[in-house]
Amino acid sequence: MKIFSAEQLYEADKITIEKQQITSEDLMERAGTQLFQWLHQRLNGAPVPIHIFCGIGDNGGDGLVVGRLLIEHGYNVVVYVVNCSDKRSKNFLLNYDKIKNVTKNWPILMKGENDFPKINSEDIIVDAIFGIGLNRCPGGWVKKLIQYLNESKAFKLAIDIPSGLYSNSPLEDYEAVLKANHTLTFQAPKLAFFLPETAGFVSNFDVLDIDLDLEFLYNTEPIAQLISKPEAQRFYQTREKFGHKGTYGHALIVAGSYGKMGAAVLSTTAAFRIGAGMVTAFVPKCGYNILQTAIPEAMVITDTEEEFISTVSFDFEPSAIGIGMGIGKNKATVAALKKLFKDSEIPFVIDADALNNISENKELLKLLPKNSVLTPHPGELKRLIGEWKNDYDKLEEVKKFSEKHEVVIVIKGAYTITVYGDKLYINTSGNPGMATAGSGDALSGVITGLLSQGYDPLLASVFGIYMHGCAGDITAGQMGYEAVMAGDIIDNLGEAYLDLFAKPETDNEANGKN
Ligand SMILES: NC(=O)C1=CN([C@@H]2O[C@H](COP(=O)(O)OP(=O)(O)OC[C@H]3O[C@@H](n4cnc5c(N)ncnc54)[C@H](OP(=O)(O)O)[C@@H]3O)[C@@H](O)[C@H]2O)[C@@H](O)CC1
Ligand SMILES: Nc1ncnc2c1ncn2[C@@H]1O[C@H](COP(=O)(O)OP(=O)(O)O)[C@@H](O)[C@H]1O
Ligand SMILES: [K+]
Repeated sequence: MKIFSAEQLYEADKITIEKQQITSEDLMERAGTQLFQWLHQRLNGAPVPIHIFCGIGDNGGDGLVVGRLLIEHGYNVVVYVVNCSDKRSKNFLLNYDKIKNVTKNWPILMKGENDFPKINSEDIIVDAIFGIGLNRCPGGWVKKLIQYLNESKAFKLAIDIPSGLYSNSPLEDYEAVLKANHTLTFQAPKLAFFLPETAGFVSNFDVLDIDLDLEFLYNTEPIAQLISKPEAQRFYQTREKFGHKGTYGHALIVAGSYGKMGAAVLSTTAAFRIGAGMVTAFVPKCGYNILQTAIPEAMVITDTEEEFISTVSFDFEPSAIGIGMGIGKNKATVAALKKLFKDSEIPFVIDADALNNISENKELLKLLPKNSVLTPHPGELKRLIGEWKNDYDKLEEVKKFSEKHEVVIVIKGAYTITVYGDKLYINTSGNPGMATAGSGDALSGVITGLLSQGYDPLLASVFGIYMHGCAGDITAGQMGYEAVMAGDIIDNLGEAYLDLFAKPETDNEANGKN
């Protein structure tokens, strides 16, 4: 699914009106009707008090439409106009007039703190104060209203975007954003929903399809792409009937040091489970028995050193190399990295201490094999590219890094973002149960295993991240978040493959919605 900027959505709005020969009022009615249907399906006529706070722009207009439709269907609705400016949008005014036709209780004009209404915890708040047209931080009593609503225990439903949040630019005031329980967003999710600094305001969301012009949506380059099951299905490369282990490559995992041999076990197992034909683990001598016992399927080559890696040498041509998991920061290991990067032209997955070693020895940057995949978590990323001002600044810096070094960067987190040149791919699978030691080692093994099967570096990354998250979701479903361990995620990679083409159980899943 594509993520568009606010500017692109306004353009889509304009083109839709022209091509479908409708008015902007018609489009707002369509949007408001979708909102109403969503609520009506869930409330089923319940007399719960619904407080709708409308701004004076088109987001407020949406609030007025849904208010009118709810009133027409007998719901218990109070509509407020948050009078933050003397201006009013055309569609706001049209719908302000229309709502007066269906009720004697005209919208209540709010001009300051004295007008804040009493809201009970079982009530529903609909936030239609600001949408994607927010152009400055909410201040004064409007900010206080947002804080007042945040303090309420009532269910908060945001229209299009929680008020106070910009759809695709940095937030200045965290105290002036509505903390929505649910957001109903039009046509496409907004970038702010997925970034660590702002995602907390959008705990859940649904995308309402308002039939914006398909040709525009199809042909317009988005600011980011969401990766869910339908995309992952397209990325999957079928296993050939006459394929043999050589067809699916020979992955090399360079990992482990004394006390961190588990990292090598996890990555090697994950590379197998995702489908690599053969996997060799290169480990310090102390890892030999551990690897041979834990994974009999793997071949093992040992370093000359007992406890750390000092010279990586092997007598075969790997199809991909995953390096860094648990290798530590010994000087000899840094030298080994340098030599390996210099001598190799095959794709690498570079993780954990390999990244930390690069950050501390920047001359290694110049040697990074092109088309490698770097998989930093936020701490490793900070060491690699330095501090960032905000999430958007971070993304711009990572894009520059990716372009300069011709590498794919995977920014791990709740919504892992893959950056390739100026393109962003946001993963939607995964859960907080995956915040457990070794789950990153599993991911490096997964991406290495896909590279070795012939997936290109970008596909191996976005598909691998989706599969890893999906295996994590299946695991959490079996045992709950807290009990998830990295090994369980790896064990469920097979289930994740089966799930990829399983018959959908819900309508949302069938439609590819979140
Ligand atoms: N595009 C689409 O596809 C569709 C869009 N639709 C809907 O339109 C929404 C966008 O509507 P919009 O453009 O009228 O902007 P909106 O968010 O209502 O706010 C702008 C108003 O707020 C004001 N204002 C801004 N910041 C402020 C502040 N800090 N403090 C105080 N005031 C502030 C600003 O005033 P001004 O700057 O002029 O003083 C302006 O009047 C979108 O989110 C969706 O819900 C759907 O109906 C149909 C399809
Ligand atoms: N809250 C979360 N939601 C979804 N995925 C998560 C969450 N927390 C962690 N993960 C995933 O788990 C992995 C953790 O990687 P990392 O921090 O490198 O772990 P480790 O170094 O212990 O192996 C990443 O793939 C990350 O995206
Ligand atoms: K809103």
